[in-house]
Amino acid sequence: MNKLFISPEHVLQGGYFHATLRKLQEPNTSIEPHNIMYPVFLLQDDDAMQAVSSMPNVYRYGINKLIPALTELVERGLKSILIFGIVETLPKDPTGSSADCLENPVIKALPKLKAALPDLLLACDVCLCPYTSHGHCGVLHNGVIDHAGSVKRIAEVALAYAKAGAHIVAPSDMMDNRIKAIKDALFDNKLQNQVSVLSYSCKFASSMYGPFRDTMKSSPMAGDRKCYQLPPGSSTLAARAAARDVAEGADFLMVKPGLPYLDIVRQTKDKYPNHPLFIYQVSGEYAMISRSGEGDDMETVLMETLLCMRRAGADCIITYFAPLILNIISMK
Ligand SMILES: NCC(=O)CCC(=O)O
Ligand SMILES: [Zn+2]
Ligand SMILES: [Zn+2]
Repeated sequence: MNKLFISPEHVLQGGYFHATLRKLQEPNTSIEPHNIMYPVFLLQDDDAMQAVSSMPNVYRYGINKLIPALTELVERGLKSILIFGIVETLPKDPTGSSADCLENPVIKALPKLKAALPDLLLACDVCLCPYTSHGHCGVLHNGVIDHAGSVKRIAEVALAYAKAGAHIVAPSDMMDNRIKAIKDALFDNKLQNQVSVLSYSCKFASSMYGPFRDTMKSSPMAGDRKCYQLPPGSSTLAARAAARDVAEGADFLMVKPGLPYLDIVRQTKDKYPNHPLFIYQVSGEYAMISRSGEGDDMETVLMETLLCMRRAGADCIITYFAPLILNIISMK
């Protein structure tokens, strides 16, 4: 008997010497198309297509350019998108009227997307910040957020997207009570069984949204979002925010940003194992990973980050890398 042989259950390496065994040792971490959601930026001008300078390989599209681009991705397996509307000529005003007016690009595009790509799951980001003159996510009263007024507006916008054909409305503002207000509006309009609510439940006031705000032209004119988005060090508020949104009736929860917040992913999944959990790999993460190397090296880094997000408990990853990921997983 070898004296160094302490105890059989602590001999690990006999359990992962083969690639197939290693796969079995990574439960619930596979990356399949339904684990990926692709954020898309939608312009008012139907025929426009603009590169996003701060995000390589990311474009803003008018609907006539978006549909062909998505058709090709759906053929390669894409299952879901998250739509962000961008206004250029529609006015920005204090209440974000352009968020749900008839000419809003999202409202106009939803029926066309549904007709062209009937199997694609359509989620819409719901927020006022791309549409308000002050750039805040709600409406203001004397320069500070008016919660009741904000929730009312956000529920109106969510209902407008639901009526236009969204499968999922995803409020990203972080105001207390907006999930309940949206669910009530869906019930009142008999849409409760056709539209689900993905809450940006644990959204932090992160410094990693910079490229996105350039893309959307949605930075606050004055002040910041620290009164509604969570302080980055606060796991306690994240726990309460998830509890709030579960109590208000959210169908799905989210942690955002992604990689630096995997402890929040794990705490949320452990507490709410019955709610599918999304994670948002944000624009700053996209920029960092894009610069992490060339070709295969970068792809290896990317796939490891996704694997770790799944290991931490994320069910679906919202990522600007979706087209590349579909390529990578189809080769495996
Ligand atoms: N409500 C959506 C975002 O704020 C996205 C941020 C990012 O990708 O940096
Ligand atoms: Zn916002
Ligand atoms: Zn946002």
